[in-house]
Amino acid sequence: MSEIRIEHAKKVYSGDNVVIPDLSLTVKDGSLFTLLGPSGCGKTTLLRMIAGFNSIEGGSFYFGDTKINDTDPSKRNIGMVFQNYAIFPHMTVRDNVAFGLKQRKVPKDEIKERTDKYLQLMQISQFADRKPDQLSGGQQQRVALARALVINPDVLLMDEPLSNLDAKLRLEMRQVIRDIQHRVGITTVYVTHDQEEAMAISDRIAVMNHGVIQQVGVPRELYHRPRNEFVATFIGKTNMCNAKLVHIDGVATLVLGEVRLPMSQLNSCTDQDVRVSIRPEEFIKSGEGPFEATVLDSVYLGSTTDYFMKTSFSDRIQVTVESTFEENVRPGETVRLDVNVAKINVLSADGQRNLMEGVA
Ligand SMILES: Nc1ncnc2c1ncn2[C@@H]1O[C@H](COP(=O)(O)OP(=O)(O)OP(=O)(O)O)[C@@H](O)[C@H]1O
Repeated sequence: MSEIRIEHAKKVYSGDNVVIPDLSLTVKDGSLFTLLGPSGCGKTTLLRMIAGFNSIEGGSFYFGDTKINDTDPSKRNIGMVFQNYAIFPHMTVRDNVAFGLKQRKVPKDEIKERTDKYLQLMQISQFADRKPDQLSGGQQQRVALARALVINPDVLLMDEPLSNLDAKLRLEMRQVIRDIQHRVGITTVYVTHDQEEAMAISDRIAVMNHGVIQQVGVPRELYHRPRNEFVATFIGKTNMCNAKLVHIDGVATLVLGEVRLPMSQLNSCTDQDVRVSIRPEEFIKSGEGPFEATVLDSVYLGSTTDYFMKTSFSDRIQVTVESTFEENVRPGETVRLDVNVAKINVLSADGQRNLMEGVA
């Protein structure tokens, strides 16, 4: 059992710099859990606390039922992969992968068998006798992963493992990591500041800001029902606008500029000022649509085109539509827009709470 449980973790650097005030989370056995957040929010700090490289100023860390706060890092049975590979340059690929097994004084035959298995699993058998400087970045990261997994760790910790790779290799390697994690079924904590990478790779994601978890959920949940404005804007792109929620004939209605959108699912909410989050792809160009919008600019991205438009409720919104062979609207033109009301998120005026939470 290698579920990771963290209860009320606290991290303080140099006396009074509280980086993590009070953080709790559970990583389910065999799942890939990502810590996602902007630079400096405390992701690496938390990962190092799990690994035992950082002191813990408060709270409890468990692997299964075992409290590990005071367990030496070398006794936590952890595999680690960092962004800078951290493989030994003077050793061959095979010796790098076998390193942890030799240290643990595993019998020679078994070292060969287990090393071969992971060289094969990571598809690097053909490089076994090469030194790391004869490998590409992606291949080096495969070696690092094989070396981390060959010791049969209870937990795998990965800190921005793809950030040194070029864009194409990053996409390839995130699939490799996902596949291998599934196959080996190892409980994994993955750190990244790249929201797209987090969405592609994770079973569950914790979005962090200033050492505080803003929301934990499956990728789809975070995208469609962000808990607050920070999550709505950090995950994917969105248009944030001010609006009012009022009841008209008993039906909760969103007043967005001059347009009124009935939202009966919010009937139980009081009348109030609100913040509204609408993803760019939830606007639909439609002659019948209630919103009038003036095109300011457009960016062609191949399969989709981003339009920037001025409306009565915002000076600049982004609208993403499927590209057509010929550009169908140009800057200066006026169009009508509809919106997919079911996908709108209505937040409290301070952006701290999603009024739609619990609404299907
Ligand atoms: N050893 C240290 N001593 C003092 N402060 C530190 C130390 N390590 C990190 N910090 C501070 O703690 C905060 C969190 O840092 P951390 O590296 O955990 O963030 P992060 O979310 O992993 O960021 P990044 O994505 O840039 O790596 C930052 O403000 C950082 O300056």
